[in-house]
Amino acid sequence: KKQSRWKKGKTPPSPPGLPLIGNLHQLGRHTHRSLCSLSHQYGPLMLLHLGSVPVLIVSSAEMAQEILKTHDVTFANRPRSKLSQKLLYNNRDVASAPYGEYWRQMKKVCVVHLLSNKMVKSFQDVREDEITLMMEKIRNSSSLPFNLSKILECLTNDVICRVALGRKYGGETDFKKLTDRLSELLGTFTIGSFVPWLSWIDWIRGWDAQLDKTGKDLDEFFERVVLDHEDGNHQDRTDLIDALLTVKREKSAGFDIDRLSIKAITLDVFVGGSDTSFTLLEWAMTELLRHPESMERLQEEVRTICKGKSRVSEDDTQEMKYLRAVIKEALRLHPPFPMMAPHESTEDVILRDYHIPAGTQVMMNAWAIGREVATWGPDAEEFKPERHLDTSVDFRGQNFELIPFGAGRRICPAVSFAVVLNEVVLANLVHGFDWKLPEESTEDKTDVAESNGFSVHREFPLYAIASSPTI
Ligand code: HEM
Repeated sequence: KKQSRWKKGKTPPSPPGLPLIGNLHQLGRHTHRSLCSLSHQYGPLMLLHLGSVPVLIVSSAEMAQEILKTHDVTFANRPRSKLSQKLLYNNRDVASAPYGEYWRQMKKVCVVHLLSNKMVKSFQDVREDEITLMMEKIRNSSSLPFNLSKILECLTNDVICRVALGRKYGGETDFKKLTDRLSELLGTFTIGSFVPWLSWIDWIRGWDAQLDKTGKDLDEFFERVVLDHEDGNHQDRTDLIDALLTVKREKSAGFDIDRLSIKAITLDVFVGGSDTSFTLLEWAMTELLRHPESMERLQEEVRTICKGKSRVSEDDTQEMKYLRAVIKEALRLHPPFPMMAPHESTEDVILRDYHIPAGTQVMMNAWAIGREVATWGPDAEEFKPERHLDTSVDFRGQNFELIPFGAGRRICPAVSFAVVLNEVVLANLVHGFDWKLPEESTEDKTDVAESNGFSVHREFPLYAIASSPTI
């Protein structure tokens, strides 16, 4: 029945596949890279068969605009998966909720009550505290090589915990291990998602059991945190759970937001929030260390604007054009979610003469789009923040050549939240220290190995040496 839906018209080009698994074997370890290579041969709109699931792969800014702007409503749905059903309270969160009234209301809660500019500003002291702690840890490294990735991961995790839950849940609890388990599950390839009759393989591998256990542990944890908030057993400041409980009590969202929705939305903040910011900072520092001329230029800007100050404030960063360009360039070359999040169409549509039936999954390759020679020029693969200085191209969903946060209805609701944090952390790192790679560093000068999984960070932690500035 599914196949016949595709027979109504012309279909996009497809690489030849194998019986049963279709094109699954062509995905490779780094899906975004394999799909980018295939798109050079088959074009910016390809149809792949991942097992029995037809998936449309988008690899150009022009096609992304068709999907996320011209046909935004048609492609605003999310495909259902066992994982989101079991871990995200049967899709009651925002990120995996099907397009419709429930999603609209929950997204509004996010945008208006949780991640508004006012809320982002209200967490300024949390960011400042955690940056102070981070700088202290780096100072204690006494100009010896240290694991910068770990420090950045700890910082973003602590900020997200304090913002969302009101306190830190770091080494002293099992919560960090729990969120690590969650990230691992999100990045696990499961055969049953693509070849349903082979689902038993996932079951034998213990994946289903892990899903059940992680879902149960997360629920128990969030239940305790929500109860603590209801009992008033936490700090005075308003965190995201407080804000959600207020929305529930005052019915200010215009609908009844229940306890499961509160827990689901909080889980989204962890899935969307901690890994992504850590990944972006890790890549930005990696590129700056590999490009000393960019590091120097950034240091000069930050140190000139903050002359005589011991640290960089969020107000100071407003004037830092090169800092903004460095963040954009890091997001262009290393979008934390290179394949974004899958979309799904809800009705038949014609895209470039091709007939795309309702229910088609779409994956957008933000990584490939950020490296398109047609838009970024022959030096598209190179880290050059300067390219952003004289253009208005931004990542807030208006320019389809730069979509690390997505675009259209499903765009990330936390762009401001993420940008404020990343800018002020990076500015402080380069203001407070001079940086270099350890002598014995085996860092590959041409390319840096990437992890696999849903969010793509460095495969190996970044070790660096920080010393007090010489000027
Ligand atoms: C550098 C940081 C971040 C990046 C690069 C990023 C990227 C993305 C991307 C690519 C999407 C999918 C867009 C689409 O489907 O078209 C998304 C969705 C989402 N993000 Fe983020 N994100 C970041 C930080 C955050 C943070 C800090 C939060 C929460 C505090 C967050 C919450 C969400 C949510 C709830 C969605 C789902 C939106 C929807 O489906 O309507 N993200 N993000």
